[in-house]
Amino acid sequence: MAASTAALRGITKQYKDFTLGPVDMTVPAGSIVGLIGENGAGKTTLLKILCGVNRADDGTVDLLGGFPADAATRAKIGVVFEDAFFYGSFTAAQVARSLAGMYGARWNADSFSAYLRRFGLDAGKKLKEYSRGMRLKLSLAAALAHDPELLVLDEATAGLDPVVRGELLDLFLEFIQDERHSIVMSSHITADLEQIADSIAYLHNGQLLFQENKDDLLQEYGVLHCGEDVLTSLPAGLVVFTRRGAYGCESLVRERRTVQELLPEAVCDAARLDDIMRFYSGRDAQ
Ligand SMILES: Nc1ncnc2c1ncn2[C@@H]1O[C@H](COP(=O)(O)OP(=O)(O)OP(=O)(O)O)[C@@H](O)[C@H]1O
Repeated sequence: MAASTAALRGITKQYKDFTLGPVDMTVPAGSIVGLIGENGAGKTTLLKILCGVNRADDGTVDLLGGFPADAATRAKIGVVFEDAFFYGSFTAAQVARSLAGMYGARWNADSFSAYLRRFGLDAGKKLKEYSRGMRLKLSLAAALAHDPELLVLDEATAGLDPVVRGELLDLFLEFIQDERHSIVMSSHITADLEQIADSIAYLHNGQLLFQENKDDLLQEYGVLHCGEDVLTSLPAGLVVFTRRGAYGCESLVRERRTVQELLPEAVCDAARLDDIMRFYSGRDAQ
């Protein structure tokens, strides 16, 4: 088992109308953890606690062997949050100068310029004239140019066109090629996570329902289509939730292969991450 670059244990946070946790989550070295969850599930809150922007009420965060509150530890991570951005009157060149002052020896001006070129960004243009996609790309260039060991990305590919998104996913895979680098990223674009994540953590109403190896997860869950009479013959623990319609039932099941063996006549497709979220949300809305 690879050493972890970040480990959260028993993290809780209470807001007026929202309770997070307790959450345990790990980011193994050299891996990508995809964080999924419905709107308001607590993903941003959890990621901000992980990198020291917010404080947990309880629990511990081991970040690269240190604490998120240490400036030296924070200098080893790169973050992209939707609501954090640079002054609109700045150009990328001015951003580079201010980040160089902040990161000192860790800042790599050549690397930043190379990312600007790779992303097709004009260093002399004012940021208020950037599109949303351009702003995200600049945030990523800034997050990458001090060679962080851990990238924390909150919806960093939202609003990007499919070509650019594909390029960024390639970049993320390049980034984790050596065991020193890892990524934890939240996304509503679950297909991106199916493509590149090693494990998936599912935050649902502030609770972590699971963190599992992605391939195992996609093998484990299935969407079963059958009639009510057939469904009742299955052992109870295998069915997570069933939607009933005029033409039969659609159920999210665990142990897909077992279900298929028990019901050879029924259709049991592999579940996608979207299916898993759709059924868990349906179950709780009941
Ligand atoms: N500073 C705050 N004060 C009070 N409540 C907050 C604060 N920040 C977040 N919340 C609440 O915490 C809950 C979780 O919000 P959070 O932004 O973490 O969710 P999320 O999973 O990132 O959602 P989304 O997918 O919509 O971005 C929400 O109910 C939100 O209103």
